Amino acid sequence: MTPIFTGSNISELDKYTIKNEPIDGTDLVERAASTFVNIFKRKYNKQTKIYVFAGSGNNGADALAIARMLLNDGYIVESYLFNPSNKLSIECEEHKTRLMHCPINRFTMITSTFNPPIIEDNSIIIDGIFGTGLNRQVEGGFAALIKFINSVSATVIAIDIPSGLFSESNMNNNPDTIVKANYTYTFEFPKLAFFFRENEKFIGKWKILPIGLSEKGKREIKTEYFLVEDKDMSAISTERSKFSHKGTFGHSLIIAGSKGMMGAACLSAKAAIKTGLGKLTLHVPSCGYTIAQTVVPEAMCQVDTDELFNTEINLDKDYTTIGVGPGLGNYPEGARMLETLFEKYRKPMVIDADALNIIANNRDLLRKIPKDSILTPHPGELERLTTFSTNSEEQIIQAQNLAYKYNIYVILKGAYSATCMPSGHVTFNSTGNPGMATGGSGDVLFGMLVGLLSCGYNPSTAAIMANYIHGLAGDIYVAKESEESLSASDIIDHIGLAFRQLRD
Ligand SMILES: NC(=O)C1=CN([C@@H]2O[C@H](COP(=O)(O)OP(=O)(O)OC[C@H]3O[C@@H](n4cnc5c(N)ncnc54)[C@H](OP(=O)(O)O)[C@@H]3O)[C@@H](O)[C@H]2O)[C@@H](O)CC1
Ligand SMILES: Nc1ncnc2c1ncn2[C@@H]1O[C@H](COP(=O)(O)OP(=O)(O)O)[C@@H](O)[C@H]1O
Ligand SMILES: [K+]
Repeated sequence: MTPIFTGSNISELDKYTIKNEPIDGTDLVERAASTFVNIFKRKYNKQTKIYVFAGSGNNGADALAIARMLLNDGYIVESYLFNPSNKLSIECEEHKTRLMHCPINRFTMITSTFNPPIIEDNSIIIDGIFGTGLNRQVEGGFAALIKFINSVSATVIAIDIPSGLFSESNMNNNPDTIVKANYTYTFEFPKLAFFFRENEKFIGKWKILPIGLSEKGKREIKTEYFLVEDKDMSAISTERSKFSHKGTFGHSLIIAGSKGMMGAACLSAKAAIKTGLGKLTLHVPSCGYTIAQTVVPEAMCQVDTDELFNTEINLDKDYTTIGVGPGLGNYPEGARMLETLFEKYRKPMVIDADALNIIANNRDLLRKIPKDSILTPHPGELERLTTFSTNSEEQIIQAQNLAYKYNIYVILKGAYSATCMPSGHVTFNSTGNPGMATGGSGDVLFGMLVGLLSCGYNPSTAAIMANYIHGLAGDIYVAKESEESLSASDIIDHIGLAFRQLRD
């Protein structure tokens, strides 16, 4: 998994690389800049007018090196170095000198007043004012510069991170003093701030540019945060033995549905079956019997004595795992049913949707959840389980605390669903698309988690894989059709291709 390091981790790794590899700081900047320029040249032609804004640290050094390389390649580049305190990093000083040696360098160093150029709408701004070395909020002349950049209509490309955005905590930021980039080309690792929805307007679309920082250094520096990518899947997904039989992949129970919400039960059951489980029993209120038997003929049906809601726990078998929640509704007997379930069944289970709301109204139940169970709240459900927060960074901390305190896995669902583990680690999922913001897609994820636990994956692997395959199924569908037309059933229909893509 790709580690997500903090700003201070990155500067540690920078120093480690320079100390332990045959490369100095100036050449590391050269390498970073040329990686950026290679990508840039593929996208923009030489007629594009480019404005480079550089600061006094190594983000500025990158910017000046990029300006020089683009000039040498025949682009029209105007560069501004902002140096109000007359102090440049060694690398920035060196790359300033190299740029000034270009025959037509169009370079200006600003130490006090800045008269902004007129920037045409179809030009490009390269933002290299501050990177991971930002150490305080931006004020004064730099704030005015950032406001100027944000006021023009040109395309803005941030080097490493938009200037003014901290690599991690941004809770007290002034949004007016952060560059709003269209694209961010970030070196070696994504920054934690990229995974917070509030920051999308600053970061735009982002891409990782590998610059060969020390692999040994990366292993030695500890982080709690990781990004899950394609390459991680082959290591954790296992092949089925030739001699498998349906018992090999478990017999699991899903307790879901109520009058008017049988769709949630059916979607989750279908997703569990498509994810490889051996046998499934679906427990539904009696009004749902015909629906369940018709829509999901592969599942056995256990019928509650209540017509409208699920009120009973019937452990007639030693189920491999149990999933509870989709479409349960909110009803008085719900809490009692969950309490009985948690008392009678002590293996890891999957808890979603209305089961989470019932727990939120009866918080004593949290302590009773079997160890290593997986909870799948979206931000609204998390808020009910914890406290109100609209800040996504704070929400991740809340999910982490919940996971740690109750020894459970908490998947905070969203664009980069975050799996918070009892150990404190958090993995962000990289697949999926905005088409998945549609009713029922959470029920599909829930079913996939039941399916993978049933197949014998441990909860940590099941959580990582279910999110990845769920998003990948959505992406495969969108590659053929469109985000707008994606429905939860389309995700189910593409689980098969997603598994195949993992193995290709
Ligand atoms: N390891 C890697 O991945 C590699 C990283 N590389 C690049 O290095 C970048 C990090 O460089 P960096 O550490 O020199 O810091 P950077 O972001 O340029 O800023 C520091 C300067 O800003 C100043 N300053 C800070 N906050 C301020 C404020 N609010 N308002 C005003 N001033 C403020 C601070 O001044 P001071 O605090 O001393 O007053 C200092 O002068 C990284 O993002 C990437 O682009 C690549 O080149 C190669 C490999
Ligand atoms: N913009 C997005 N990008 C990627 N995945 C998304 C996006 N929006 C939603 N999803 C995924 O879709 C699912 C939605 O779950 P949930 O909010 O519980 O929906 P529902 O309650 O309608 O079933 C989650 O797995 C989430 O990660
Ligand atoms: K920047």
